[in-house]
Amino acid sequence: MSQGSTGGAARTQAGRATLLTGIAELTTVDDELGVVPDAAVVIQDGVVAWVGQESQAPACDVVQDLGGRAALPGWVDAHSHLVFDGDRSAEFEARMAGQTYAAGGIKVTTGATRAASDERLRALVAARVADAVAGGTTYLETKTGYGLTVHDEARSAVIAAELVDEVTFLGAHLVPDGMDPEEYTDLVCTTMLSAVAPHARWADVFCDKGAFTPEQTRRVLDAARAAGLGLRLHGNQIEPGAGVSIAVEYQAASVDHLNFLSEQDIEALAGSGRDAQGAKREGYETVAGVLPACDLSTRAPLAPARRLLDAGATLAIASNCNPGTSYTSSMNFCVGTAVLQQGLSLAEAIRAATVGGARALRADRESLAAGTRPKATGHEAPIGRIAVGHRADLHVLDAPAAIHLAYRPGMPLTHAVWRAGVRVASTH
Ligand SMILES: N=CN[C@@H](CCC(=O)O)C(=O)O
Ligand SMILES: [Zn+2]
Repeated sequence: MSQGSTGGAARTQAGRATLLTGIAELTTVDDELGVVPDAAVVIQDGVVAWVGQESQAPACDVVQDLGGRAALPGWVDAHSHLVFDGDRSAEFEARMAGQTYAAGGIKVTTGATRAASDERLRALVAARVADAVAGGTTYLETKTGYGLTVHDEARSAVIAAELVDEVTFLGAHLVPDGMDPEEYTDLVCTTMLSAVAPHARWADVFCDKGAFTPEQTRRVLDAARAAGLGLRLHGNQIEPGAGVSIAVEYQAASVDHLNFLSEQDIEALAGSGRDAQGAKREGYETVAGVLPACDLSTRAPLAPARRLLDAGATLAIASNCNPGTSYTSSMNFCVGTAVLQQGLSLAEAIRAATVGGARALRADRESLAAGTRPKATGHEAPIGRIAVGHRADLHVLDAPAAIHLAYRPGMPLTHAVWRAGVRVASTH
């Protein structure tokens, strides 16, 4: 395990360097660096400039002692729906009394969201983003999908683009009441897509029972791809179906939920993005997105994360924060659940919630190198690891080791958060 690198650069470049010391255990999620005991990190100009053992750290202008705590990359939450108003706790309570989840609940949120002023919606989203950051999330995707008119989808995208890192157009979330499904799909593919695309990087479709059919899903994906958006899907949440196979066929960056998978679905995900010899082309695969909090909140069978990993799929863990199926942005909870309930090791769960999420957004170093990121600017530092040249996104725990995430579930373990080199959340 090689631990130090480019230490000399830390004092000589433009911005002031900050040295973080007192890291009892540093989980880098970098294959070469691994887990570093008694570690230090140098941050400069928003990126990691040095990482290694504290005894070998370079001198820096500013030093901050983390007091023997564990640190890891900030969470990369690649699936959320934060642009909404309204409450669906009664629906949740009915579900806990035995009702099953159905896509139709989305329309309750759509009504409340349309009725909210821009200012109110912006304030609601800002508060939700602040909650996520306070829980260790440093990179966040969110979707439209509770507007479902051209005007309300566009304003959802504009508000999201002001407040989160990645915006996904989800006009194809539910066919609104009173509309013909084919006519609505046409609207999503034409006027609505044109209005939203300037504010979004991705398009998504809820391909499942009660939402969009495989044929409608393909139409939306074709139109979104032609508009230059990257593709992602909701699939196999409510029943077995074509979501996964369509996602792989379209080389979507991810397909999320995955509660009802066939062996062929698992093989398709594991085989996605491979060359003719079967070698994985990092950054080209369809990432399998699992949403542990959603599975619990809908009492769905937990997505088979263990089987997906064993088969060779690339895994992401995300919060799916939304008012219907998963009203939490706590990635600490999702990671703890994946360990306690889904058979992942801590290292596997952390990887899925950091670099796995980054891969699902094509924002990790392999995806950037492969050039598979839609609307890439060419100036973005990779995310998801603590390694030289990566964006300085760090999550410091009030614990000496990251296993406390599963060992002490539900405890307030996030101590401090750095996002792009700036300390954005702290309990002290
Ligand atoms: N399944 C589709 N969309 C959301 C839930 C939408 C809702 O019920 O409000 C999800 O990812 O779970
Ligand atoms: Zn979702």
